[in-house]
This record gives sequence, C-alpha cells and structure tokens, in this order.
Amino acid sequence: MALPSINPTTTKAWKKLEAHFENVKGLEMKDLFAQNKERANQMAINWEDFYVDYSKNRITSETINLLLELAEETKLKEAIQSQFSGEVINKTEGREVLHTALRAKATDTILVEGKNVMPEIFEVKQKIETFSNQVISGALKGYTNKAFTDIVNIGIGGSDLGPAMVVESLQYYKNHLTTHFVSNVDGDHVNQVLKTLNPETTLFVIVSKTFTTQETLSNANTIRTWFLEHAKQEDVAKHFVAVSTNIEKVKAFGIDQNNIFPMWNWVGGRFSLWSAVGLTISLSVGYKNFDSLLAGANKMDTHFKSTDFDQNIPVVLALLSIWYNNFFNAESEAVIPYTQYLTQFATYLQQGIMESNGKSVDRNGDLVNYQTGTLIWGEPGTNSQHAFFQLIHQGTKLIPADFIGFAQSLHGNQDHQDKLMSNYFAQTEALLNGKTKAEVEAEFEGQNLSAEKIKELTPFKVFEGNKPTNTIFIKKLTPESLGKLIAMYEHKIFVQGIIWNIYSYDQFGVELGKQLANKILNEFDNQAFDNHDGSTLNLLNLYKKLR
Ligand SMILES: O=P(O)(O)OC[C@H]1O[C@H](O)[C@H](O)[C@@H](O)[C@@H]1O
Repeated sequence: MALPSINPTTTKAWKKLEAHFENVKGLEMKDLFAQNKERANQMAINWEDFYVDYSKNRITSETINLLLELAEETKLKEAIQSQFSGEVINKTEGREVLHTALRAKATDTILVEGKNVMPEIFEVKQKIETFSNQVISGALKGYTNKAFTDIVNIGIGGSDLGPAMVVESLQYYKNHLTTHFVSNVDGDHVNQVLKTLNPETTLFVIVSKTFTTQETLSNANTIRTWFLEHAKQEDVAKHFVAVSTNIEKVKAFGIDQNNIFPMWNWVGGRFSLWSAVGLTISLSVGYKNFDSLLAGANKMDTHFKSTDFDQNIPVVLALLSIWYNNFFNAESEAVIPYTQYLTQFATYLQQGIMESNGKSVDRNGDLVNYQTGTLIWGEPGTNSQHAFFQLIHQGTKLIPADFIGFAQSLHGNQDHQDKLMSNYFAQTEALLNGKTKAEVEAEFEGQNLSAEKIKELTPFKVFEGNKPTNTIFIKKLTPESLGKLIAMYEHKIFVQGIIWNIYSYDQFGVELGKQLANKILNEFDNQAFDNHDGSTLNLLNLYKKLR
C-alpha cells in the first residue's frame, strides 16, 4: 500500500493549530512555568537511560494535543506500520525503507517481496564480525606478513558521514587501529592521508552503495595506484575490501569476491551505518560495540513503533519541530551536544535531515504551499557558547535547539564534568528566562556608574529569553545510547516527512550538479567551452588559464 497523500494544511488539526498559534505566540514560557508547577513533569519523557524534557518550549498542553491530532489526521500510525513492515514507501525509487531491519533481532521476520531478509542480514553481520576479529587480533596480515595498523574508509555522503561520526563519537571505546576517512574528490584530501600511511600495514575499505560515485571511485583508483607502487597486483586482495550493493562493479574494480560485504537497495545511503557500511566502525571499536550500537537503535525502534504518540520521543520532537517550522516560521534548528566526542554529530545529521526533507514537491507531485525541511547546524558545547550563542540569545532569529548531555563523563574527571554540565543546564535556563530590564538595572547597582550610562547600556544587556530548547539528557555515552540517539533522529526525520507529505527517501536534488560537473569535466580538454551562462564561462576560462 502506498503512503496516502494528505496536504497537512488542509487538515482540521492544522486549521486549529493556526488559530491556536495566534493565542499562544505571545506567551512567555516563564509565565507558563509559574502558572503550572507540574509543567516540567508533564512535559518530559523518561525512557530507559534517556530523559527528554520538552517543557522549555513555547507550547501549552493544548498545543501538544493539536499536534497529536495532526499526526493522526496525516495517518502517521499507518505510515509507521508501512515502513516497518517493508512496504515500498520510497515510491519514487520503488524501494522499501528497512534500515530498521538491520538492527532487528535474528528471530524477527521481515519480508521483502515475500522473502525474509533476516537470515541474509545475519550472514553479513557474521562476516563483519569474523573479519573485524581477524584484523583486530592481527591474525589477518598484509602482503609482507605484518598485522594491520591503519584502516582507511573510502566513501562519501552516507558512506562516510555515518561511520566517521560514530568512530569519532566512540573514540573512547576504540582499539589500537588508526582510522582514516577519505571522502572528498579533492586530491589534496587523499594525498594528505596517504602521506601518513604504510602500504604494508594499511587496510582499505571502499564503501559505495552504488559503486558509481565519482569521488569514491577516483579516490579508490588513486589509492590502488599508490598501493601498486609498493606492492604487486595479487597483494590487492589482501588490502582492499568493499561494501556495496553493486557486486558486479566491485568485482570489475578488482576486489576479491571474499572481500565484498553486500548491502541492499532497501537501505538508504544516509541510513546505512547499521549495515556493512559500518564495517569501519566494527574494525575501530570491535564487533561487540558495533552490535551494541545496533541494539540501542533497535530499542529506539521498538519505542517508536509501540509507544503512544504523547510519550513517543521521536514523535514529540518531530511535532515540536513542525510547530516552529510551520507556525513560528523558524528556519533552522541547532543541535548542541555537551560532549566533545559528538563533534561530528550535527554534520552527520545535516545529511540525514536536509537530504531527506529538503523537498518542495508533495507525494502527489504537486508543489507544496508550506515550509518543509529545516536547516540543521550545531557544534559541541561549551565551545559553541563562545562562538555562535550570542545570536541564539540576542539575535533576531528564533532558533529552537536540542541540548544533548550525558550525566557521566567517560574519563571520570568530576571537576570538569560538573563545569560542563553546569553550562549545559545554565544555557537552557538562560534561554528560557532571559534577563529583564529590571534585572539588568539591579546588576548595575553598586557599580559606580552614572544614571545616564546605566540608561545607555541597559538595552544591550537585556535578554529577551523565551527561546525554546529540548533537553535530551542521557546517562552515559555508550555504543548503545549512541545507537538510540541516532535512531531517535532518524525517526524524527520520518515523522516530519510523513506529516509534510513529502518523500523523505529519495535525493534527486543532488543529481543536477553531478551531471553538470561531468559535462564540464569533459570540456576541459576541448579547444573551447560549450554554451554556458556568462558568469560560468568567465570562471571556466579563468580556471583554464590558471590551472
Ligand atoms: O554510497 P554511494 O552510492 O557512493 O553514495 C554516496 C552518496 O552520494 C549521493 O550523491 C547521495 O546524495 C548520498 O545520499 C549518498 O550517500
């Protein structure tokens, strides 16, 4: 069954939300807290090692009720069922969307075209485990019989961002192998990495769902050429493995049949770190940790598909995001993790969120008449406090922000952890309450400033407050809690796509630039360039002169 096409703005709930918005847009959150002592308890979800507090939002309980009605009218429940049961909900590409199957239990049955895919998934997982163990233990050796010391993941987009983010985030759990990522077609990227490598002890993992991506194939070719400057053709089999759906193309590249880790078309690139695309993760932190990551995601899947929407973390977060995006006209959302380990988290989410929901045509093929995908950005706190928080606190834009924090640090320095977490809590409190004129004036007392000076400075020191935040408070950063966190955002993306009536699992918007780049590349060796607009033509000619 195909997903229905329901323009959200035509639902009863949307009309009610529009009217409701007029009533609540001017409300101050701090007043709502003062009026209802139970607000913080009522607007929080306690689940496993997660505590999600969404009380610091510009909402009343009525807002949530109406948003839940919107979810119902847009048939979210049915859509979740369609996704998990393997229906072809990626209609424009004619595919099922089953990254959730990759982390399901061996005893589950998940059908694709009538065939249970769980045995295949576990066969590949077994292969990942065996291979990881052999590389990590040193049993598997390079062409001069030395154990591997370095792993290079060659891939881009979903074949890079997921593994790179997880390996960075789980650094604490990492083994002795040094992991590198080569993604950009920029030759300086690959050459910079190669400079540090010893071909005798380096394992290359080529990751490409399609095995047609220009960047990845160029980098893989360059690396193989470099490798062959040191080793012989038959040594390639010992040092190159590949992850792909396109087995024929991988073989044509010269990868040994045994070194191919398959994946499937029903796994979207940006949702693929749970598949063999995560091989580099497993090599870096060990299969056991990789499996815990998957187990965490599976727990979030169960929570998502079986919990009532008012207690459902991804659903509530998605609805709040729609509230700001479509009613407050907020353009972006910030994600601020209070751990340095999650440095790449927002970058990773950018692909997931913006490639999925950056669409302007609805599921009927008609142009939408409302806003869809949010811009996503962020950096870890406390660093970001010293960089862009000024704009969040006192700028003109409304930027809802997720604050992700962990109660326990990994290295156990309580002094640092208390300082870190005091900032984590203080920021959402400051964004909520702001600082009034009266409070600013009171601070000036005893400072020996003239009344005139105080009057002059006061407006600059006032904080409006009333800035919305979600606090996602987790016990500890572990492979399992990271798996839950990533899956939480995956499901949030899905919910928003369903309600916005768009297809979240295709990405045709990345094709045009690729096509034109190929065309231009072929023109570099011609006498003259083809027809281009004046600006592009000038730039091309200048490049030809300067290169
Ligand atoms: O894994 P690959 O087939 O090499 O694709 C890598 C990436 O490139 C494409 O352009 C898509 O925009 C991404 O969704 C994808 O993750």
